[in-house]
Amino acid sequence: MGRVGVLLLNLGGPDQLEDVRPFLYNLFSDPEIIRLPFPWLQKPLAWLIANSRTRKSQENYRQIGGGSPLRRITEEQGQALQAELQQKGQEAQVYIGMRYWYPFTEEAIARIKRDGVDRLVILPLYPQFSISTSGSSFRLLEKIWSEDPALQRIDHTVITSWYKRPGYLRAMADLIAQQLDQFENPDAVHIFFSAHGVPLSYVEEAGDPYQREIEECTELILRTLNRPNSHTLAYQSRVGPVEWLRPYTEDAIAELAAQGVQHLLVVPISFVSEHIETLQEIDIEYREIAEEAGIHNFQRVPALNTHPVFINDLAEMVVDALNSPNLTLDQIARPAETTKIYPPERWEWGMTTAAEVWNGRLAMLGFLALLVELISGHGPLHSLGLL
Ligand SMILES: C=CC1=C(C)c2cc3[nH]c(cc4nc(cc5[nH]c(cc1n2)c(C)c5CCC(=O)O)C(CCC(=O)O)=C4C)c(C)c3C=C
Ligand SMILES: [Fe+2]
Repeated sequence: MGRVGVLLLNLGGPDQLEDVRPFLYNLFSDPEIIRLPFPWLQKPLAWLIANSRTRKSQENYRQIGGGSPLRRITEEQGQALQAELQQKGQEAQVYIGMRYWYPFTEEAIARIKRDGVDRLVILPLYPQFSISTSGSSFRLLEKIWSEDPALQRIDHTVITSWYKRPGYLRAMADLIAQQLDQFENPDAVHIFFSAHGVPLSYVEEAGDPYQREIEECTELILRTLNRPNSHTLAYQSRVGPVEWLRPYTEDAIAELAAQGVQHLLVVPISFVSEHIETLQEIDIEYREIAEEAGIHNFQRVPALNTHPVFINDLAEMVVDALNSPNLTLDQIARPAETTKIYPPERWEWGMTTAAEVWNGRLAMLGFLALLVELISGHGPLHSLGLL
Protein backbone atom coordinates (compact mmCIF):
# COMPACT_ATOMS: atom_id res chain seq x y z
CA MET A 1 0.00 0.00 0.00
CA GLY A 2 3.04 2.31 0.45
CA ARG A 3 3.02 5.26 2.82
CA VAL A 4 -0.47 6.00 4.15
CA GLY A 5 -1.61 9.46 5.23
CA VAL A 6 -4.85 10.74 6.79
CA LEU A 7 -5.71 14.39 6.24
CA LEU A 8 -8.06 15.71 8.94
CA LEU A 9 -9.90 18.82 7.75
CA ASN A 10 -11.17 21.42 10.15
CA LEU A 11 -12.14 25.08 10.26
CA GLY A 12 -9.40 26.47 12.52
CA GLY A 13 -9.71 29.19 15.12
CA PRO A 14 -7.64 32.10 16.43
CA ASP A 15 -4.97 30.95 18.91
CA GLN A 16 -4.80 34.40 20.55
CA LEU A 17 -6.76 37.67 20.47
CA GLU A 18 -4.43 39.28 17.87
CA ASP A 19 -5.31 36.45 15.47
CA VAL A 20 -9.04 37.23 15.50
CA ARG A 21 -9.01 39.94 12.80
CA PRO A 22 -6.90 38.04 10.21
CA PHE A 23 -8.82 34.83 11.01
CA LEU A 24 -12.13 36.60 10.35
CA TYR A 25 -10.72 38.12 7.16
CA ASN A 26 -9.76 34.63 5.89
CA LEU A 27 -13.19 33.28 6.81
CA PHE A 28 -15.18 36.04 5.12
CA SER A 29 -12.89 35.96 2.06
CA ASP A 30 -14.24 32.49 1.33
CA PRO A 31 -16.99 32.54 -1.33
CA GLU A 32 -18.50 29.44 0.35
CA ILE A 33 -19.10 31.57 3.48
CA ILE A 34 -20.34 34.74 1.79
CA ARG A 35 -21.73 34.04 -1.64
CA LEU A 36 -21.31 37.04 -3.94
CA PRO A 37 -21.86 37.21 -7.69
CA PHE A 38 -18.71 39.32 -8.26
CA PRO A 39 -15.36 37.87 -7.09
CA TRP A 40 -13.84 41.36 -6.94
CA LEU A 41 -16.29 42.31 -4.16
CA GLN A 42 -15.18 39.42 -1.94
CA LYS A 43 -11.95 40.81 -0.45
CA PRO A 44 -13.15 44.40 0.22
CA LEU A 45 -16.33 43.06 1.84
CA ALA A 46 -14.31 40.52 3.88
CA TRP A 47 -12.08 43.34 5.09
CA LEU A 48 -15.08 45.50 6.06
CA ILE A 49 -16.92 42.71 7.87
CA ALA A 50 -13.78 41.39 9.61
CA ASN A 51 -12.96 44.88 10.87
CA SER A 52 -16.47 45.57 12.07
CA ARG A 53 -16.79 42.18 13.83
CA THR A 54 -13.33 41.96 15.42
CA ARG A 55 -14.09 43.72 18.71
CA LYS A 56 -17.23 41.69 19.45
CA SER A 57 -15.56 38.45 18.42
CA GLN A 58 -12.43 39.22 20.49
CA GLU A 59 -14.61 39.83 23.52
CA ASN A 60 -16.15 36.35 23.05
CA TYR A 61 -12.73 34.71 22.71
CA ARG A 62 -11.55 36.65 25.78
CA GLN A 63 -14.37 35.04 27.77
CA ILE A 64 -13.04 31.56 26.94
CA GLY A 65 -9.42 32.28 27.86
CA GLY A 66 -8.20 34.47 24.97
CA GLY A 67 -8.29 32.06 22.03
CA SER A 68 -9.86 29.02 20.44
CA PRO A 69 -9.02 25.54 21.79
CA LEU A 70 -9.61 24.09 18.31
CA ARG A 71 -5.99 23.61 17.28
CA ARG A 72 -5.03 21.85 20.53
CA ILE A 73 -8.06 19.55 20.48
CA THR A 74 -7.70 18.72 16.78
CA GLU A 75 -4.03 17.85 17.36
CA GLU A 76 -5.04 15.60 20.28
CA GLN A 77 -7.65 13.93 18.06
CA GLY A 78 -5.01 13.43 15.35
CA GLN A 79 -2.55 11.83 17.79
CA ALA A 80 -5.25 9.59 19.26
CA LEU A 81 -6.36 8.53 15.76
CA GLN A 82 -2.79 7.72 14.71
CA ALA A 83 -2.27 5.58 17.85
CA GLU A 84 -5.61 3.81 17.32
CA LEU A 85 -4.74 3.04 13.68
CA GLN A 86 -1.42 1.60 14.83
CA GLN A 87 -3.30 -0.60 17.34
CA LYS A 88 -5.33 -1.91 14.42
CA GLY A 89 -2.15 -2.71 12.50
CA GLN A 90 -2.50 0.22 10.11
CA GLU A 91 0.58 2.46 10.05
CA ALA A 92 -0.43 5.96 8.96
CA GLN A 93 0.69 9.55 9.42
CA VAL A 94 -2.10 11.95 10.41
CA TYR A 95 -2.01 15.53 9.07
CA ILE A 96 -4.19 18.48 10.07
CA GLY A 97 -5.39 21.00 7.50
CA MET A 98 -7.36 23.99 8.80
CA ARG A 99 -9.37 26.12 6.41
CA TYR A 100 -8.92 29.61 7.93
CA TRP A 101 -6.05 29.44 10.44
CA TYR A 102 -2.87 27.56 11.35
CA PRO A 103 -1.95 24.86 10.48
CA PHE A 104 -3.44 25.79 7.09
CA THR A 105 -4.53 23.14 4.57
CA GLU A 106 -1.70 24.29 2.27
CA GLU A 107 0.87 23.50 5.01
CA ALA A 108 -0.57 20.01 5.48
CA ILE A 109 -0.38 19.37 1.73
CA ALA A 110 3.26 20.51 1.66
CA ARG A 111 4.06 18.01 4.44
CA ILE A 112 2.15 15.23 2.67
CA LYS A 113 4.25 15.82 -0.46
CA ARG A 114 7.49 16.07 1.53
CA ASP A 115 6.76 12.77 3.33
CA GLY A 116 6.10 10.97 0.04
CA VAL A 117 2.59 9.78 0.95
CA ASP A 118 1.29 7.27 -1.63
CA ARG A 119 -2.23 6.69 -0.30
CA LEU A 120 -4.29 9.43 1.37
CA VAL A 121 -7.64 9.41 3.17
CA ILE A 122 -9.28 12.85 3.37
CA LEU A 123 -11.50 13.04 6.44
CA PRO A 124 -13.36 16.23 7.46
CA LEU A 125 -13.98 16.55 11.20
CA TYR A 126 -17.56 17.60 10.47
CA PRO A 127 -20.05 14.73 10.85
CA GLN A 128 -22.52 16.37 8.44
CA PHE A 129 -21.71 17.89 5.05
CA SER A 130 -22.26 21.59 4.41
CA ILE A 131 -21.17 23.69 1.46
CA SER A 132 -19.80 26.15 4.04
CA THR A 133 -17.58 23.63 5.90
CA SER A 134 -16.48 20.32 4.29
CA GLY A 135 -17.57 21.67 0.89
CA SER A 136 -15.28 24.68 1.23
CA SER A 137 -12.29 22.52 2.19
CA PHE A 138 -12.97 20.06 -0.66
CA ARG A 139 -13.20 22.92 -3.13
CA LEU A 140 -9.85 24.30 -1.95
CA LEU A 141 -8.23 20.85 -2.14
CA GLU A 142 -9.62 20.28 -5.62
CA LYS A 143 -8.02 23.53 -6.76
CA ILE A 144 -4.65 22.65 -5.18
CA TRP A 145 -4.80 19.17 -6.75
CA SER A 146 -5.72 20.43 -10.20
CA GLU A 147 -2.62 22.66 -10.23
CA ASP A 148 -0.09 20.08 -9.03
CA PRO A 149 0.81 16.93 -11.03
CA ALA A 150 2.76 15.53 -8.02
CA LEU A 151 -0.45 15.48 -5.97
CA GLN A 152 -2.37 13.90 -8.81
CA ARG A 153 -0.11 10.85 -8.46
CA ILE A 154 -1.29 10.28 -4.86
CA ASP A 155 -3.99 7.64 -4.63
CA HIS A 156 -6.61 9.47 -2.52
CA THR A 157 -10.13 8.96 -1.27
CA VAL A 158 -12.57 11.41 0.31
CA ILE A 159 -15.05 10.75 3.11
CA THR A 160 -17.84 13.28 2.58
CA SER A 161 -19.94 12.90 5.72
CA TRP A 162 -20.17 10.25 8.41
CA TYR A 163 -22.99 11.08 10.85
CA LYS A 164 -24.51 7.60 10.38
CA ARG A 165 -21.42 5.83 11.79
CA PRO A 166 -22.43 3.51 14.67
CA GLY A 167 -19.44 4.45 16.86
CA TYR A 168 -20.13 8.17 16.51
CA LEU A 169 -23.82 7.64 17.38
CA ARG A 170 -22.92 5.38 20.33
CA ALA A 171 -20.40 7.91 21.70
CA MET A 172 -22.94 10.76 21.40
CA ALA A 173 -25.68 8.68 23.05
CA ASP A 174 -23.30 7.65 25.88
CA LEU A 175 -22.35 11.26 26.60
CA ILE A 176 -26.03 12.30 26.62
CA ALA A 177 -27.00 9.39 28.90
CA GLN A 178 -24.19 10.25 31.34
CA GLN A 179 -25.41 13.86 31.60
CA LEU A 180 -29.09 12.87 31.84
CA ASP A 181 -28.32 10.58 34.74
CA GLN A 182 -26.89 13.47 36.73
CA PHE A 183 -30.34 15.12 36.88
CA GLU A 184 -32.63 14.23 39.76
CA ASN A 185 -35.36 13.05 37.42
CA PRO A 186 -33.62 12.11 34.11
CA ASP A 187 -36.85 11.36 32.20
CA ALA A 188 -38.21 14.86 32.89
CA VAL A 189 -35.27 16.56 31.16
CA HIS A 190 -35.85 18.17 27.76
CA ILE A 191 -33.02 17.31 25.32
CA PHE A 192 -32.13 20.33 23.19
CA PHE A 193 -30.04 19.63 20.07
CA SER A 194 -28.28 22.81 18.96
CA ALA A 195 -26.67 22.72 15.52
CA HIS A 196 -24.57 25.46 13.94
CA GLY A 197 -26.87 27.24 11.48
CA VAL A 198 -26.35 28.18 7.84
CA PRO A 199 -28.23 30.79 5.79
CA LEU A 200 -31.57 29.40 4.56
CA SER A 201 -30.55 30.11 0.95
CA TYR A 202 -27.78 27.50 1.21
CA VAL A 203 -30.40 24.80 1.66
CA GLU A 204 -33.24 26.23 -0.43
CA GLU A 205 -31.25 27.67 -3.34
CA ALA A 206 -27.82 26.01 -3.38
CA GLY A 207 -29.07 22.53 -2.42
CA ASP A 208 -26.91 22.13 0.71
CA PRO A 209 -27.85 18.75 2.26
CA TYR A 210 -26.81 20.06 5.71
CA GLN A 211 -30.27 20.49 7.23
CA ARG A 212 -31.42 17.05 6.08
CA GLU A 213 -28.25 15.44 7.46
CA ILE A 214 -28.60 17.29 10.79
CA GLU A 215 -32.24 16.20 11.13
CA GLU A 216 -31.41 12.59 10.27
CA CYS A 217 -28.42 12.62 12.64
CA THR A 218 -30.63 13.86 15.50
CA GLU A 219 -33.13 11.05 14.88
CA LEU A 220 -30.34 8.45 14.79
CA ILE A 221 -28.82 9.69 18.06
CA LEU A 222 -32.24 9.61 19.73
CA ARG A 223 -32.83 6.07 18.46
CA THR A 224 -29.42 4.99 19.80
CA LEU A 225 -30.09 6.72 23.12
CA ASN A 226 -33.46 5.00 23.45
CA ARG A 227 -34.85 7.16 26.28
CA PRO A 228 -38.35 8.65 26.67
CA ASN A 229 -37.26 12.33 26.86
CA SER A 230 -38.90 15.09 24.86
CA HIS A 231 -36.56 16.90 22.47
CA THR A 232 -36.05 19.96 20.22
CA LEU A 233 -33.67 20.72 17.35
CA ALA A 234 -32.64 24.35 16.78
CA TYR A 235 -29.87 26.29 15.02
CA GLN A 236 -27.33 28.65 16.62
CA SER A 237 -24.53 31.09 15.72
CA ARG A 238 -26.38 33.21 13.16
CA VAL A 239 -24.24 35.93 11.55
CA GLY A 240 -25.52 38.92 9.54
CA PRO A 241 -28.96 40.14 8.57
CA VAL A 242 -30.17 37.35 6.22
CA GLU A 243 -32.50 34.55 7.29
CA TRP A 244 -30.81 31.36 8.61
CA LEU A 245 -32.21 27.91 9.33
CA ARG A 246 -34.95 28.02 11.95
CA PRO A 247 -35.86 27.72 14.75
CA TYR A 248 -33.09 29.88 16.16
CA THR A 249 -31.68 28.46 19.40
CA GLU A 250 -32.45 31.56 21.49
CA ASP A 251 -36.11 31.60 20.32
CA ALA A 252 -36.55 27.88 20.93
CA ILE A 253 -35.15 28.20 24.48
CA ALA A 254 -37.56 31.08 25.23
CA GLU A 255 -40.46 29.08 23.80
CA LEU A 256 -39.64 26.02 25.94
CA ALA A 257 -39.36 28.20 29.03
CA ALA A 258 -42.78 29.68 28.25
CA GLN A 259 -44.14 26.12 28.05
CA GLY A 260 -42.85 25.49 31.56
CA VAL A 261 -39.72 23.43 30.77
CA GLN A 262 -37.44 23.56 33.84
CA HIS A 263 -34.63 21.13 33.03
CA LEU A 264 -32.73 21.47 29.78
CA LEU A 265 -29.81 19.44 28.46
CA VAL A 266 -28.14 21.07 25.43
CA VAL A 267 -26.41 18.79 22.91
CA PRO A 268 -24.08 20.50 20.42
CA ILE A 269 -24.53 18.41 17.31
CA SER A 270 -22.61 19.75 14.32
CA PHE A 271 -19.09 19.74 15.66
CA VAL A 272 -16.88 17.22 17.47
CA SER A 273 -14.62 19.56 19.51
CA GLU A 274 -15.19 22.20 22.12
CA HIS A 275 -14.97 25.61 20.45
CA ILE A 276 -16.23 29.13 20.86
CA GLU A 277 -19.82 28.20 20.07
CA THR A 278 -19.98 25.60 22.85
CA LEU A 279 -17.83 27.34 25.47
CA GLN A 280 -19.05 30.90 24.98
CA GLU A 281 -22.32 30.90 23.06
CA ILE A 282 -24.01 27.93 24.74
CA ASP A 283 -22.32 27.94 28.15
CA ILE A 284 -22.51 31.69 28.68
CA GLU A 285 -25.01 33.41 26.32
CA TYR A 286 -27.72 30.75 26.01
CA ARG A 287 -27.42 29.82 29.68
CA GLU A 288 -28.15 33.45 30.57
CA ILE A 289 -31.16 33.54 28.22
CA ALA A 290 -32.46 30.27 29.69
CA GLU A 291 -32.01 31.33 33.30
CA GLU A 292 -33.65 34.70 32.71
CA ALA A 293 -36.59 32.89 31.09
CA GLY A 294 -36.96 30.59 34.12
CA ILE A 295 -35.01 27.46 33.12
CA HIS A 296 -32.85 27.06 36.20
CA ASN A 297 -31.39 23.67 35.46
CA PHE A 298 -29.41 24.23 32.25
CA GLN A 299 -26.68 21.69 31.45
CA ARG A 300 -24.64 20.87 28.35
CA VAL A 301 -23.25 17.64 26.95
CA PRO A 302 -19.48 17.96 26.39
CA ALA A 303 -18.11 17.71 22.86
CA LEU A 304 -16.65 14.34 21.80
CA ASN A 305 -13.03 15.59 21.67
CA THR A 306 -10.98 12.36 22.15
CA HIS A 307 -13.79 10.10 23.39
CA PRO A 308 -12.34 6.58 22.88
CA VAL A 309 -15.46 5.16 21.17
CA PHE A 310 -15.41 8.08 18.74
CA ILE A 311 -11.67 7.81 18.02
CA ASN A 312 -12.04 4.05 17.48
CA ASP A 313 -14.83 4.78 14.99
CA LEU A 314 -12.68 7.34 13.14
CA ALA A 315 -9.94 4.70 12.85
CA GLU A 316 -12.42 2.11 11.53
CA MET A 317 -13.69 4.69 9.05
CA VAL A 318 -10.14 5.20 7.75
CA VAL A 319 -9.52 1.45 7.44
CA ASP A 320 -12.87 1.01 5.65
CA ALA A 321 -12.02 3.87 3.28
CA LEU A 322 -8.65 2.28 2.45
CA ASN A 323 -10.46 -0.93 1.51
CA SER A 324 -13.28 0.64 -0.52
CA PRO A 325 -13.40 2.12 -4.02
CA ASN A 326 -11.94 5.63 -4.09
CA LEU A 327 -14.08 8.73 -4.16
CA THR A 328 -11.75 11.38 -5.56
CA LEU A 329 -11.73 15.17 -5.30
CA ASP A 330 -12.22 15.26 -9.03
CA GLN A 331 -15.41 13.17 -8.77
CA ILE A 332 -16.74 15.47 -6.04
CA ALA A 333 -16.09 18.60 -8.09
CA ARG A 334 -17.59 17.06 -11.24
CA PRO A 335 -19.82 14.25 -9.99
CA ALA A 336 -20.66 11.43 -12.37
CA GLU A 337 -24.30 10.40 -12.81
CA THR A 338 -23.80 7.72 -10.17
CA THR A 339 -22.13 9.92 -7.53
CA LYS A 340 -24.89 11.31 -5.37
CA ILE A 341 -23.10 13.32 -2.70
CA TYR A 342 -25.08 16.50 -3.01
CA PRO A 343 -27.07 17.96 -5.91
CA PRO A 344 -24.12 19.20 -7.98
CA GLU A 345 -26.06 21.24 -10.50
CA ARG A 346 -27.49 23.29 -7.64
CA TRP A 347 -24.19 23.84 -5.82
CA GLU A 348 -22.43 25.35 -8.81
CA TRP A 349 -22.32 29.09 -9.41
CA GLY A 350 -24.74 30.74 -11.70
CA MET A 351 -28.30 29.48 -11.46
CA THR A 352 -30.00 31.36 -14.31
CA THR A 353 -28.88 34.47 -16.14
CA ALA A 354 -31.83 36.45 -14.83
CA ALA A 355 -31.12 35.40 -11.27
CA GLU A 356 -27.50 36.41 -11.70
CA VAL A 357 -28.43 39.84 -12.93
CA TRP A 358 -30.69 40.35 -9.94
CA ASN A 359 -28.13 38.93 -7.53
CA GLY A 360 -25.62 41.39 -8.94
CA ARG A 361 -27.95 44.35 -8.57
CA LEU A 362 -28.85 43.40 -5.02
CA ALA A 363 -25.19 42.87 -4.10
CA MET A 364 -24.31 46.31 -5.46
CA LEU A 365 -27.15 47.88 -3.50
CA GLY A 366 -26.09 45.99 -0.39
CA PHE A 367 -22.49 47.10 -0.82
CA LEU A 368 -23.53 50.73 -1.23
CA ALA A 369 -25.80 50.48 1.82
CA LEU A 370 -22.89 49.07 3.83
CA LEU A 371 -20.61 51.91 2.78
CA VAL A 372 -23.28 54.49 3.68
CA GLU A 373 -23.79 52.78 7.05
CA LEU A 374 -20.06 52.72 7.78
CA ILE A 375 -19.76 56.42 6.98
CA SER A 376 -22.96 57.56 8.70
CA GLY A 377 -22.76 55.19 11.71
CA HIS A 378 -26.49 54.37 11.37
CA GLY A 379 -28.31 51.48 9.76
CA PRO A 380 -29.57 47.89 10.13
CA LEU A 381 -26.15 46.34 10.96
CA HIS A 382 -25.73 48.79 13.85
CA SER A 383 -29.21 47.93 15.10
CA LEU A 384 -28.29 44.22 14.99
CA GLY A 385 -25.09 44.92 16.91
CA LEU A 386 -22.87 43.78 14.03
CA LEU A 387 -21.20 47.16 13.53
C1 LIG B 1 -20.70 22.67 11.25
C2 LIG B 1 -20.10 23.68 11.74
C3 LIG B 1 -20.11 25.03 11.16
C4 LIG B 1 -20.91 25.59 10.15
C5 LIG B 1 -22.02 24.95 9.35
C6 LIG B 1 -20.49 26.95 10.00
C7 LIG B 1 -21.03 27.87 9.10
C8 LIG B 1 -20.81 29.25 9.15
N1 LIG B 1 -20.04 29.96 10.07
C9 LIG B 1 -20.08 31.29 9.79
C10 LIG B 1 -19.42 32.34 10.51
C11 LIG B 1 -18.47 32.17 11.52
N2 LIG B 1 -18.01 30.98 12.02
C12 LIG B 1 -17.05 31.22 12.97
C13 LIG B 1 -16.33 30.29 13.67
C14 LIG B 1 -16.53 28.92 13.59
N3 LIG B 1 -17.54 28.25 12.91
C15 LIG B 1 -17.41 26.90 13.11
C16 LIG B 1 -18.24 25.88 12.60
C17 LIG B 1 -19.20 26.05 11.60
N4 LIG B 1 -19.46 27.18 10.87
C18 LIG B 1 -16.27 26.72 13.95
C19 LIG B 1 -15.76 25.39 14.42
C20 LIG B 1 -15.70 27.96 14.23
C21 LIG B 1 -14.41 28.25 15.00
C22 LIG B 1 -14.68 28.31 16.44
C23 LIG B 1 -13.50 28.59 17.28
O1 LIG B 1 -13.43 28.00 18.38
O2 LIG B 1 -12.64 29.41 16.93
C24 LIG B 1 -16.88 32.64 13.11
C25 LIG B 1 -15.87 33.31 14.04
C26 LIG B 1 -16.35 33.39 15.43
C27 LIG B 1 -17.28 34.53 15.61
O3 LIG B 1 -16.90 35.67 15.38
O4 LIG B 1 -18.46 34.26 15.92
C28 LIG B 1 -17.75 33.23 12.22
C29 LIG B 1 -17.93 34.70 11.98
C30 LIG B 1 -20.89 31.45 8.65
C31 LIG B 1 -21.20 32.79 8.01
C32 LIG B 1 -21.33 30.19 8.25
C33 LIG B 1 -22.19 29.79 7.11
C34 LIG B 1 -22.31 30.41 5.99
FE1 LIG C 1 -19.09 29.14 11.78
